[in-house]
Amino acid sequence: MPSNELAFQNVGELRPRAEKILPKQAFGYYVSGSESESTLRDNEESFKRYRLVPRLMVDVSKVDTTVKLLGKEIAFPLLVAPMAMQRMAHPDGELATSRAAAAEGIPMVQSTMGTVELAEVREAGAAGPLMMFQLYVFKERDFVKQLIQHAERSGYDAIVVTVDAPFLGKREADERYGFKLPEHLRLENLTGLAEAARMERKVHSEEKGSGIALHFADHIDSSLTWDFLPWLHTVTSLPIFLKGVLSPEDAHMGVQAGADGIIVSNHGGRQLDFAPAALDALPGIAAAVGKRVPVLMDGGVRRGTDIIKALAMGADAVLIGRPILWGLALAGEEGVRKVLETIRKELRLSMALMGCPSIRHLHRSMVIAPWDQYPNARL
Ligand SMILES: Cc1cc2nc3c(=O)[nH]c(=O)nc-3n(C[C@H](O)[C@H](O)[C@H](O)COP(=O)(O)O)c2cc1C
Ligand SMILES: CCCCCCC(=O)C(=O)O
Repeated sequence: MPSNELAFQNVGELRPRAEKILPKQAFGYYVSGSESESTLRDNEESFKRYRLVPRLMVDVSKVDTTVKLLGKEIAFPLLVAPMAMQRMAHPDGELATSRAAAAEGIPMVQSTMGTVELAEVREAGAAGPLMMFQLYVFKERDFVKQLIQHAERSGYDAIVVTVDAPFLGKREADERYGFKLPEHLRLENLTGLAEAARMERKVHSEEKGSGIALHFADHIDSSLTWDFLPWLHTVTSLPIFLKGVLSPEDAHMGVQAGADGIIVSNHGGRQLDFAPAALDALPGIAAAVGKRVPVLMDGGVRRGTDIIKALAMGADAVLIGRPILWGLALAGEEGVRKVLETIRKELRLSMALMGCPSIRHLHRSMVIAPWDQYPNARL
């Protein structure tokens, strides 16, 4: 019999339950978007604008949800998105998330701003198919180089460079509650370096407003241009994904500059308010990339049908963010596992109802966008 924390029908039920148990600073940081939160809302709403057209009389007695990413088989086309400071949600933090992702056979992307050291997170997920390290680029290039090489030596399979955050978006909940990292927690990947003490002071500081926005403004390199990618390839042999792409032009330029993968994302509505929903930006970007490298997307994925829509519209896989934190807050590793299992089961059933025995059967013609005509209108 599942405990109460694990008794839920869909992941949309979890947010209000997490709100009841998390301190308001932590919940506010996790849940919020930037400014008017228009993009945040649009991410989830965008999925509701598209309709699915099933195909019939196909043998779906067996449904295979697996896909390959970077040559590795993953149980279904979902990755855990990089999310900072997970030990505010649960004492096991990133370790629990890593174990859960591995147990469910999907990749996790570990944030630079983790509250568990990156090698420990990799180790906890050793049984999983693959893990990626998300990179924030600090002004101190030697530090960046050390971080990447440490991630590579620790067994990460790819680097995900976040390119949509030269500064942190204006998150009003963090300003309102004066967000600080709780005293007992550390940004564990940043300790042991000369700069770390100064950064730690900022995220724990008594200054008014959001400590993390101050930290960003001081330390993140806001001068990055496309020549960063060739430099990155000189310090690592790992594939490099670019996260935060929203225009076909940038996707094309990124691939030209050496990106091995593109992640269509508006950072969960936390950066530029009024940026488009990632799902709406996806088809144009997939067309511009033209299968040269994998295209992933995130923002608002909450259901198995959301994965179907994104894949039919050009994604190779999708990432999920906040529901992981709600599952983590409610029941640690088991909570994250239940979130992933719930979505995998929804995906499997919806694929069967769509007449798709495997992921490669999903096709653009099975999704109707608001501007498309219904299929019979073409007859
Ligand atoms: C609490 C929180 C922390 C995040 N931290 C990072 C981070 O450290 N690096 C990063 O690239 N993206 C970060 N993101 C963005 C996520 O990787 C992802 O793009 C977004 O959450 C996906 O949207 P969703 O939450 O609607 O699924 C964070 C998002 C949240 C909600
Ligand atoms: C000093 C810690 C900053 C963490 C920022 C993480 C992030 O990307 C987010 O959206 O929040």
